[in-house]
Amino acid sequence: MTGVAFPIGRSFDFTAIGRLCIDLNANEINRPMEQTMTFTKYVGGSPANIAIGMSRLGHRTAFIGKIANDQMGRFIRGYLDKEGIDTRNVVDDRTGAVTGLAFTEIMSPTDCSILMYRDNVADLKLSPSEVDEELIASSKVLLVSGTALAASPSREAVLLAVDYARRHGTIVAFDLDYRPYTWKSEEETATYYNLVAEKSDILIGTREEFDCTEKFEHNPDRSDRYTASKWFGHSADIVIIKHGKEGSIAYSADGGEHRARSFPAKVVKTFGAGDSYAAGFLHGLMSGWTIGKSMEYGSAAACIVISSHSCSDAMPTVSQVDDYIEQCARGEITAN
Ligand SMILES: Nc1ncnc2c1ncn2[C@@H]1O[C@H](COP(=O)(O)OP(=O)(O)OP(=O)(O)O)[C@@H](O)[C@H]1O
Ligand SMILES: O=C(O)C[C@@H](O)[C@H](O)C(=O)CO
Repeated sequence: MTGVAFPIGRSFDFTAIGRLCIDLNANEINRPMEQTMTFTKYVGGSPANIAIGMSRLGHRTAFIGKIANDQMGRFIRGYLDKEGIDTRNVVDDRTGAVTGLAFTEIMSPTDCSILMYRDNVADLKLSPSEVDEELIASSKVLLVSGTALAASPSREAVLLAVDYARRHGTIVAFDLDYRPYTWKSEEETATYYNLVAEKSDILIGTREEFDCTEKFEHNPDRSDRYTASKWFGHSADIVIIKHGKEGSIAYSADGGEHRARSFPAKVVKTFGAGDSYAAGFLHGLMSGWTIGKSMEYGSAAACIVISSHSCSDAMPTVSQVDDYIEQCARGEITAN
């Protein structure tokens, strides 16, 4: 048992709220950005990547967000449509806002960074009146990306979406998704992260991301158990703390502790690991699997994405993840 009671009889399995952006991933890898001349364009933004992952894993998926009213916005909408994601609540901006861009620098498989262009971005202009309560009421899960809390009016739109979810018994999954440059201060981040974390059933983040929620607390050893137990006093059923290549640990409200090791991978770049992990994990949980098996599935899905050039385009299908796990069991995949 996972402890998470997904509602039944809903038209959508999964709805994500947050940013829809563009990734420009370096074609010439293993060199600094200064020497990178060409990039390939993909749909990006952590919640977009997770939604694409969930759709590829067979879930009826929708998105709530705002896109620029230009070629980039239309590229994003077209891609989501092609992936079978419902875009009725993806709103066109009318203020001249632009699409967020993420340029990736791939210095080596372990040294990757992202240069973000996020001034006047459309995704942070989603307003509360544009959030469709009916869509949230007809979804089993609402996935919230923490970055959408960084500024108004998107912040209020997300807080309202979470309230709609709770009103209708929709499971709230909160991916902390902390991007420092989008926030004004650590205090601001902690304040809004805590507001959503208190109302979330499933929390997913890295150790560093959970540190952001503990700005006003004393956890000198950065204890994962301490971090998780705090949220069980609110709404949480499961808290997952990711530790990169070292794997991940999940705590459940029933006192359970679950660990997943990472799988071997021929890593091209590390970003996208967390998004594919989230999709694989939620797929497992929604399929009624144990927390441990779901974490394992997320870990394998992550390896497929970090072994590829893109994030969104590389999100795997069920047969791809199954094959990866089998290949690892046969010892056919080794780490680089
Ligand atoms: N180098 C690696 N080799 C194998 N698996 C990995 C590696 N890095 C990450 N993973 C897998 O992906 C999961 C999530 O990775 P991580 O903890 O880096 O999340 P994240 O920081 O959110 O990722 P992102 O880089 O996308 O922001 C890990 O728990 C692990 O299973
Ligand atoms: O999250 C972003 O805005 C950029 C992503 O699309 C990027 O690919 C990444 O960092 C994935 O975690």
